[in-house]
Amino acid sequence: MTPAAARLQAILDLFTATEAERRPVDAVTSAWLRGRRDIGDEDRGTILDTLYDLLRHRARLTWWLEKFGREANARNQFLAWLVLAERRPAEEIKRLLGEEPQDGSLLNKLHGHTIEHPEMPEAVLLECPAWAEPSLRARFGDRFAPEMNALLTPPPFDLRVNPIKATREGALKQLAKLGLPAEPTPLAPHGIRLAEKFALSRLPALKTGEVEIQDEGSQLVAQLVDAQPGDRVVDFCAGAGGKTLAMAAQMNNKGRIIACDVNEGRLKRCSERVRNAGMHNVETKLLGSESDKWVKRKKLGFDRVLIDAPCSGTGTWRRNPDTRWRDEGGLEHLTALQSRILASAARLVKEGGRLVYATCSMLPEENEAQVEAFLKAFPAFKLVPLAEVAPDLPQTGDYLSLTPAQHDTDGFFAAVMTRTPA
Ligand SMILES: C[S@@+](CC[C@H](N)C(=O)[O-])C[C@H]1O[C@@H](n2cnc3c(N)ncnc32)[C@H](O)[C@@H]1O
Repeated sequence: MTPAAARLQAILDLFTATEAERRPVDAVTSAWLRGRRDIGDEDRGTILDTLYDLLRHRARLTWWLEKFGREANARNQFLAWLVLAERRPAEEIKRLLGEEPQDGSLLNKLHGHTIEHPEMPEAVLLECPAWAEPSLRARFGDRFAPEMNALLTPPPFDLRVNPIKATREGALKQLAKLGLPAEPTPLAPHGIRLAEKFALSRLPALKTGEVEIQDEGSQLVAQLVDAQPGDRVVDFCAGAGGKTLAMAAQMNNKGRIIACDVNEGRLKRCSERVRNAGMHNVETKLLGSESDKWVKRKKLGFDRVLIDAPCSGTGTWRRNPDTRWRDEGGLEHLTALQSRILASAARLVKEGGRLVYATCSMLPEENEAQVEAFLKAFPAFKLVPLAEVAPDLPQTGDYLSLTPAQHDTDGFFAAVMTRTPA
């Protein structure tokens, strides 16, 4: 097989696995790359970029296949991509992929067309899945199209400098020496934005824990918790610890963070990252569920509680383009889980303490509506307007509400609340 044919086959294999196994694309690609450590940076870049691009065009490719009465399976979508987007001649595709005669007629039908067609509905052109369209239209109104278009662009590559081990100036100099142009992020004080993507192996500071990969929006959510040195903090949905690490650094390694989650694997990864970052003020706690007995035992025990709730992830569609086509469990299941988590984790907040509820979703049901329902049901808590706690952040009402189109971050929502003294 020629190198060009091998690249195409790799893209098709990865796309097929993402579609068929219903696994997140980053998990599929990480597993694939682990078995191919000898693959060159350029090949890796081409394969991953094309795979993600393909996922960002899935609705349009499906529209074309349905128009010609073909099954929208991974192989047909890929063939359509090669003709419509890469403008590859049928002969070349046949030579590289060795496709069967029935595919030949599909290639001929697609030949001469472009990926967009005037008859495509707007939701297809904007790759907006039916399950999220009504909410996103309600949320954005006239801004629906620009916001959806922004979600179709590749995300910026952001780092967060770990102030326990490095300074932003030092990290910027190191990047410049490595030939990786970068600049400070506009809003987050420890953030760095790379001008272009690069192979992670090129940056030793990642291995030494001097920097972490973290979107600027995620850094800002951690900042809103305002964890102080000496505080007792719970990161209730800590996952692999992105925000835990940012808060631990903010606390200058003093005080205590309990990183909780129901997923043992993610907490294990969190512990590894904590060690690598040189943090000593974090412990992990595996919960059986959001209403684990531990929560009751520790009620009113913490200065700060962050709930980075499991959500639809609509704000991260730039980064995880496959998730828009997964409505696993449905939105109703997620919103019910979010309100159970809020009700339970809020018990941990002491009088005068702060509760931050955050999602990487842009759907009002998962955000404003959750907070409003919680405040109504738990009058001991009151909302602290964003202008009071973070006047320098973009003000869009009482909440932090970031979108890729407006702030060039992932879409993030955060509400700051406090438990009023009895
Ligand atoms: C948005 S992710 C967290 C990301 C993480 N905070 C970060 O910054 O890297 C949501 C997390 O909630 C966890 N989760 C799901 N259901 C939960 C529950 N019932 N109680 C606590 N955590 C839960 C998931 O395992 C997942 O790790």
